[in-house]
Amino acid sequence: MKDLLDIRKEIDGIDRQIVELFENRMVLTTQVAEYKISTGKAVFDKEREVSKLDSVAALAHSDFNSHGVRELFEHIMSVSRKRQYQLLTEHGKFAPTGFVEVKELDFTHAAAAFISASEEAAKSYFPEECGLQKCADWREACDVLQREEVNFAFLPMQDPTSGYVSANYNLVAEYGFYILEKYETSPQPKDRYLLISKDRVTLSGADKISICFEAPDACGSLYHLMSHLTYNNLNMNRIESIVISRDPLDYRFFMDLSGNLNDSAIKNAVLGLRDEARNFKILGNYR
Ligand SMILES: C=C(O[C@@H]1C=C(C(=O)O)C=C[C@H]1O)C(=O)O
Repeated sequence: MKDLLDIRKEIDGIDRQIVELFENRMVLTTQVAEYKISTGKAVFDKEREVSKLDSVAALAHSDFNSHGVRELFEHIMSVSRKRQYQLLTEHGKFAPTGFVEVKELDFTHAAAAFISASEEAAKSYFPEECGLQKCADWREACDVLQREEVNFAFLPMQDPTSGYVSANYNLVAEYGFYILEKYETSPQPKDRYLLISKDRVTLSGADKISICFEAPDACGSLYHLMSHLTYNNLNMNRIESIVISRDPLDYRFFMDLSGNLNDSAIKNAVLGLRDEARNFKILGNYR
């Protein structure tokens, strides 16, 4: 039997070669990024990746290794894409998100919809001159906002029994609204409310971001999309999903992150998710 230390020495030698080859490959993908920066071609090229995975998997000599090579290259290509998104951001190729930053919200001559569960909080949140309109539920408040009978909707963030936010966030996404602020009553109980509007506005100093996107019920689909968050060192505070189609099974994921849309880590992740996730939306960047 070979000595463990000797085997490990051989492994170390091979790993050095892998790192060298990886770095050579990254030099080439940087050149690909330069090409994409000047031509506007999308970073993610699914067709190329699928054919690459098939060709490298075919080079291996056993089913186990073939599977392993596939997994390894999925990861290598995902790292190469992330470097390309970084370069795009550094070259100012981040297409604006359309959010307008304001120092404070103007409630003069404004009206807001609320529901019974948010009445007391709405009265303490809005200045007296702001008109308040009572609605039966979240959906009615959204309809009233949609018809522009009010400028804002002020609604409880969570479902009171389950504590979930997904049904409410889903309405924000479906109506194409934005979350402008999260209001918490203090000290206890800490009830949370959302200020919602049709305007894509963000308050200065916003440090929370809500996003949503869709992903199929396929092995690794969420894992790959979430790697844009981990790779950019982003902190995720919440993840919830709802089923949006049963056949085939598709999910819409809702995530709350810490950060501001001007942070380069957020820009990198947004570039990646925009490119690779279906129906990616930023629901709000708020405090
Ligand atoms: C490098 C490229 O960009 C991406 C990364 C790939 C890779 O690392 O091999 C392949 C396709 C693209 O999704 C490319 O387009 O060739």
